[in-house]
Amino acid sequence: MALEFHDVGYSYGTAPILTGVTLTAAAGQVTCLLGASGSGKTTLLRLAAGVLAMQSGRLCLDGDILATGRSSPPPERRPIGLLFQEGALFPHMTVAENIVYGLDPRGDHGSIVAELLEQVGLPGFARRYPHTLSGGQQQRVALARALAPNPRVLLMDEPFASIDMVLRRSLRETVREVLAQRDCVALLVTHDPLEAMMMSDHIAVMEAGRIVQADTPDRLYDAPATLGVARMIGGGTELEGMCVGGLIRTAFGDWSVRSEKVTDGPVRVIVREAPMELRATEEGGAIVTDRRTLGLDVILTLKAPGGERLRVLHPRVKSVPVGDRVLAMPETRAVHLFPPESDLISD
Ligand SMILES: Nc1ncnc2c1ncn2[C@@H]1O[C@H](COP(=O)(O)OP(=O)(O)OP(=O)(O)O)[C@@H](O)[C@H]1O
Repeated sequence: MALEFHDVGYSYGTAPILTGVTLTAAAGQVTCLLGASGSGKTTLLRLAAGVLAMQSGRLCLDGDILATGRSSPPPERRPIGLLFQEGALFPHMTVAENIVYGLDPRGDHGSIVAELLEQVGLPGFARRYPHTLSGGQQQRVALARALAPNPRVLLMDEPFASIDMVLRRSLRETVREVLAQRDCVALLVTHDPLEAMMMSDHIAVMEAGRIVQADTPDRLYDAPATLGVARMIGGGTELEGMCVGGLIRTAFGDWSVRSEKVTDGPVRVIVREAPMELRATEEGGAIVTDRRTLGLDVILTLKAPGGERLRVLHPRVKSVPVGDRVLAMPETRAVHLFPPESDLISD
């Protein structure tokens, strides 16, 4: 089972917001829409929900058409559950009444409520009212409510954003555990790359209304298609370099790297904040100007003669003292190259 977007476009008035969005979100996985504010994530989720009517393209579930530009059923006629930033529970209803709200009122849903409350970590909360619950607990109830009708698709828009950091981690774990027991499509919107990595099996990175790369977290980190994706997933120090016959000349040394993306000439380089060999040198190289302890590792800042800076993760036991002069030799997989026209952000 899968939810598929085919060539979806959307405009608010005359302003195009989504262009040619094609994406498959498979059942049994969490798929994430990740992108900066304004990139169109929520618009795409709203089209899937039916809150916004499709204008162009096709939305299919399990191969069947769910919506097109000509026919776009409202949310209540789609087999979906919704979870938003604020759970928006009905304040005058108990937890149990909130959970069964979308179910057939004639049925006895006691066992469903008990089972869902158990799954979301709130056993015994059925008779409580929303105002007696913390924000995190309310969000757990909202999750149970979204899942009660056993939807084929669960759509989540920044569902952890208003929960404090400590509770967020356990709520994320609960959501993953609950979803692992179901075979539904789960689509999550977030602007937080770490959250996307923690939660998802598959991430679609959005920029300006387009999907620039959709892949597993590992592949996005190891083979980012654009500088924007590399920044979003993993980040690192950005440098200018010169590609000369398989070598990249940088302010920190000449590195041997493989890339089909660039030809000889100037390149943009992103160097992951990863462990790398530091060779002591008497001349040239860079000076270690700062050393911050993270635990078993330290972050060293290297300063090149031209003022460029490179941050390097290094085992504390092998740490190089501030003031030493070194050549930095990153592993090939820690260096990514992009065409020179990619805009450079230096820090
Ligand atoms: N109702 C609306 N009318 C006009 N423009 C809108 C409307 N809703 C959103 N937009 C615009 O559409 C673009 C995409 O918005 P959208 O909310 O989909 O982005 P997003 O990636 O989810 O951003 P955020 O993370 O800030 O929610 C933005 O430029 C936004 O200003």
